[in-house]
Amino acid sequence: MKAKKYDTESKLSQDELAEIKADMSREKEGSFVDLIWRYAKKYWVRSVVILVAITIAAISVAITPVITQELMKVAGNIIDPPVGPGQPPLPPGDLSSTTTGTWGMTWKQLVGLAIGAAVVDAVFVFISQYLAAMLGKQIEIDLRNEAVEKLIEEDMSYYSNKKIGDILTKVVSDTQIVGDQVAIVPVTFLNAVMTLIISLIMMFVVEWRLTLITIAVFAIVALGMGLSFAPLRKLNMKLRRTVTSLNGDVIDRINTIKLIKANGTERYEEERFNQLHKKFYDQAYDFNLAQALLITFLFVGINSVQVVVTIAAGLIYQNNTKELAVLVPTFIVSVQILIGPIMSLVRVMVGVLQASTSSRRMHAILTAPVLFNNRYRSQDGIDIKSLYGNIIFKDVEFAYPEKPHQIVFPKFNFTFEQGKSYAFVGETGSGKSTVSKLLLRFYDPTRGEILINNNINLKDVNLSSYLDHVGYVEQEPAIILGTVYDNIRYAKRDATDAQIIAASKKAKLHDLVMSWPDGYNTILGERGFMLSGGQKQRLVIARIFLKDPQLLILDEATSALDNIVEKEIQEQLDELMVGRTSITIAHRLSTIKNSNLILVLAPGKGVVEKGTFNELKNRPGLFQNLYEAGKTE
Ligand SMILES: Nc1ncnc2c1ncn2[C@@H]1O[C@H](COP(=O)(O)OP(=O)(O)OP(=O)(O)O)[C@@H](O)[C@H]1O
Repeated sequence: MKAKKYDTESKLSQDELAEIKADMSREKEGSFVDLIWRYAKKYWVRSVVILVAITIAAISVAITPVITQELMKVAGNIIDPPVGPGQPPLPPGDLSSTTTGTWGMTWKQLVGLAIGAAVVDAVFVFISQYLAAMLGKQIEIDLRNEAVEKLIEEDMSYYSNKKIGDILTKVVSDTQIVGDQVAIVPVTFLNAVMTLIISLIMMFVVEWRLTLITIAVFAIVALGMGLSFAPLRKLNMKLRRTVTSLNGDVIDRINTIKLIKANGTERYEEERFNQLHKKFYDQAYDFNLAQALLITFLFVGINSVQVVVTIAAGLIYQNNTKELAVLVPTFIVSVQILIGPIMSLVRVMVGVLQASTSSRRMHAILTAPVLFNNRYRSQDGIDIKSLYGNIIFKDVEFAYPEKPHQIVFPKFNFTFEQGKSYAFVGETGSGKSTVSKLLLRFYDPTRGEILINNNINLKDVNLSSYLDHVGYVEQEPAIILGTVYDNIRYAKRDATDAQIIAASKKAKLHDLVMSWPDGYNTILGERGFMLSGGQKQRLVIARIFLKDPQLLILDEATSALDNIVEKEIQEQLDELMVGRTSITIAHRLSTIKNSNLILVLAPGKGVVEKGTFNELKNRPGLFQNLYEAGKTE
């Protein structure tokens, strides 16, 4: 009942079900085994060394029962020395140092051999574990780098329907799970399988009937493990989704902390979060219960082998007690050696359960389709050394890929002449900001083309080289975690401190920065908490002065500021605009009085009026309505 109150549980379950179904249907894609194979090929030298180390370690473990059997034979010969027919009894005395078994080795030599095998095992286990752990970390780093690269290259529409927390969980936590398991699973699996095979071969040599009985019991256990894999994986997937959703929720709430503080909803959030955790607890309960039941079944199954083997040996060798006395201990040692690898296989199964969910989620990120080629890397993109000539919108039509049926701009032809100032106005949702998104190539036109330098299609340029000449000021300026220097330098990575200070002076930011104890080395918060709206805007303007772009896009740059600050900032923006092509997206008409041309947009209709401020103000129409409404504000 409580879940309904917070409207989280029912909705999340629906989403989860859909996602789990999608995950199950992509079962073959991006599986953990594919991932291991991909990286084993990439790091093949290390992989081969690990494989060899595992093999040697497995052989040295598996020969232990054979050595034990030989030791038992030698012990038997010491206690009851064999005497050939018609030979005199052996003279009295200690025979233990000279008596040998089938291999011609004394018990001391055999003990030495067993110790040697244990040492070799220890050395090669260490080598394989160490190398595999380091390889796991390397793969984790590779995966994370690949994911971040991919996420940065993704087009904007990728982010419109995703929670940042989800992405973060995948990039940080799923890569870590994959990295950890990639180090553990193959090594443990190979080690266990090799030990199993070699031990079984040795056991066959010792007593094939008892070995077959042992295999039969283990086969039943393995069948149980195999059958439980799919349901366990499903439970694990649910659990991961809930963890992701929880992370997403925390990040979302931290991001909107001001909203919580302003509404006094701290208790509500606490309760809501408890409720979300209850769901997590329930799912963790289901998963852990299933896992504990499975492990109990395995323990019982594996331990029953010793009893079964002892009874079977008693029945087979009821008439040969000496052979029985040698065989049973040897076999129990063998069975005990087998228990280790089998328990390891259980751990492998749990590891694969977790890693297969995570690797598929990573695969989904790494293979997500990118809508367009931004030519950041490719050499074929046209390098833009300078922006010259006009910017032409030729038959541009646009609908967001997320909402392909909602046309924001019907066919639109327009030429932005070099060095002139333009402004877009219109009611909310008319598509003003969309113009800037097209010019920044966040999106490509659905139809038509945007031409720069007179006739170069924006799609064909190396985007990075084009953006070097574009300055963008938005309503909510982006401040990165770092010093004032770092923040301003973001616009021009090779700028000197002196250039940054000069730009800061032009933006009237310098005096403020110098009033702080650490000056330009002051760390600005992740989201610029230390700065007021006007100060943030000045910092962005300093960036633009530093960048000295040829095209300036001002997207409601001053609409969040009060009139006095707006006037000051506007003066700096006006100074910036001199000699550059500028496109201003404005709510307040006072900021665009001096524009060479104003374009008025209407929702779904595109440009409906054009003219200078004075022309439009005096002409009946949308602009005049906006102007009149503005006067009465
Ligand atoms: N990422 C997106 N995916 C789908 N539709 C979008 C997206 N961004 C904006 N839209 C839609 O496109 C239309 C134009 O949006 P845009 O932000 O360009 O309007 P605007 O004129 O700048 O509005 P405002 O003055 O309120 O900022 C709106 O109907 C909006 O809902």
